[in-house]
Amino acid sequence: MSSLVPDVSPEQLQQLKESAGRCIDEAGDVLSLLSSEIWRCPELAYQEEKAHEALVRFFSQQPGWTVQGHYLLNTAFRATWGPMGGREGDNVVNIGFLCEYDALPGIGHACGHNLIAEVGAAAALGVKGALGALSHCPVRAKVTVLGTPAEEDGGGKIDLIQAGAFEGMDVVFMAHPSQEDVAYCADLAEIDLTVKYHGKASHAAAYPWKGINALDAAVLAYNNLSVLRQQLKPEWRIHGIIKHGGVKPNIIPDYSELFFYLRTPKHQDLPHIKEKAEKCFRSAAMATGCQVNLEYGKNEFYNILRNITLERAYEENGKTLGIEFITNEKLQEIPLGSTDFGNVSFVVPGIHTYFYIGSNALNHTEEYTAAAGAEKAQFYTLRTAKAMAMTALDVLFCPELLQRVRDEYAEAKLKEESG
Ligand SMILES: NCCCC(=O)N[C@@H](CCCN)C(=O)O
Repeated sequence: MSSLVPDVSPEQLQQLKESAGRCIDEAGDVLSLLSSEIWRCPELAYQEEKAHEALVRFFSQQPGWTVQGHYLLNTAFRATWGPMGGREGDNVVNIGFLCEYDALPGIGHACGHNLIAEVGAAAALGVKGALGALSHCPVRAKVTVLGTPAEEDGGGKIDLIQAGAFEGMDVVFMAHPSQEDVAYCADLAEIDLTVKYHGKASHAAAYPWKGINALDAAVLAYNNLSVLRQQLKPEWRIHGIIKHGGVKPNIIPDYSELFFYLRTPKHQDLPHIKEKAEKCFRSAAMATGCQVNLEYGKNEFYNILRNITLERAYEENGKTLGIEFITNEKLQEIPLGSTDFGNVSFVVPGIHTYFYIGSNALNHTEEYTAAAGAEKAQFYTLRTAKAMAMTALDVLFCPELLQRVRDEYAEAKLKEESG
């Protein structure tokens, strides 16, 4: 362990970590109620009004927090505690914990974002509880909880970055429900794409030759992409749905709409997959005589800029709590989708970890929705929060660790951005 700030011994740091764990356990009931309140009322991206209200109420009822509802976004919030401690002129070390709480259409919290909110809130309570019990805290510590909506659709964290919400943060943490415990996973860069074909209606039996078939364009495009996949790099992903394909069999469809996700390991590769996909969509328009409109999502999701220094510290703390991590780099390179945390990782050093919730069900299934709302998930959720809180305390009390985190972040960002 790096050298600690003056007048804090390794034993005292360990006592602080244990204190954080006790604070999290003591708040276990209210945290579970918070999580289940969010889980019971699934709300879609940018529409998480009840979840926002529950989280704002939660922190407003906790002593010492400054809470801002509707923070920069209608369903975002910020809760801060501190800065406290240290000496006049000391730099503030601002630790951020991120909460997600948007659900999926038709299957509710099938990605367990109610548990992401709980982990973030719990870890923040743990750090605040441990520091607040000190007669004097030798570092100027601040804890910031940021409610970041719309991860599943649109990317609320990206909106918040653009609005300056992450300015002044030194390190950020969040954890995502999964099937295993892993400190890092190679989430992909991603962009949404909506494709609209406009044709010409006609009676499909009487005079089909008068029509221009928008459904044919959609089907041709879908098949173009299906064969394109053979020529894509194995980590690249193109997948989607036909959202609209016509209204009646005897009316040649004059409108069809597709919704696709394009994904690459690095956000610098997104232009290349976009170019290939656009050829598939535009050639289908040419083949059928349709007009085509391509509408990209407002935010590109970045891949995650990993911070191995922080990951290792998190793993060391998690192991003391009995967490068994996947550390095989090959398994960590298997993407579990995308996240707007990737964009955050390019503006603030941080980790987006994954944690087991007591079920082998797969995300984005009804079984996972049930698992995310089950009592069994609570033990794993609070254990993850404790590991995050312990790592935050390491960052606060080990200046060398914080410096190594910063140095790795600067080096990785320079390497990534120089291609
Ligand atoms: N890595 C966490 C996975 C969460 C998730 O499913 N995110 C969505 C984001 C889609 C953005 N358009 C995904 O499909 O990866």
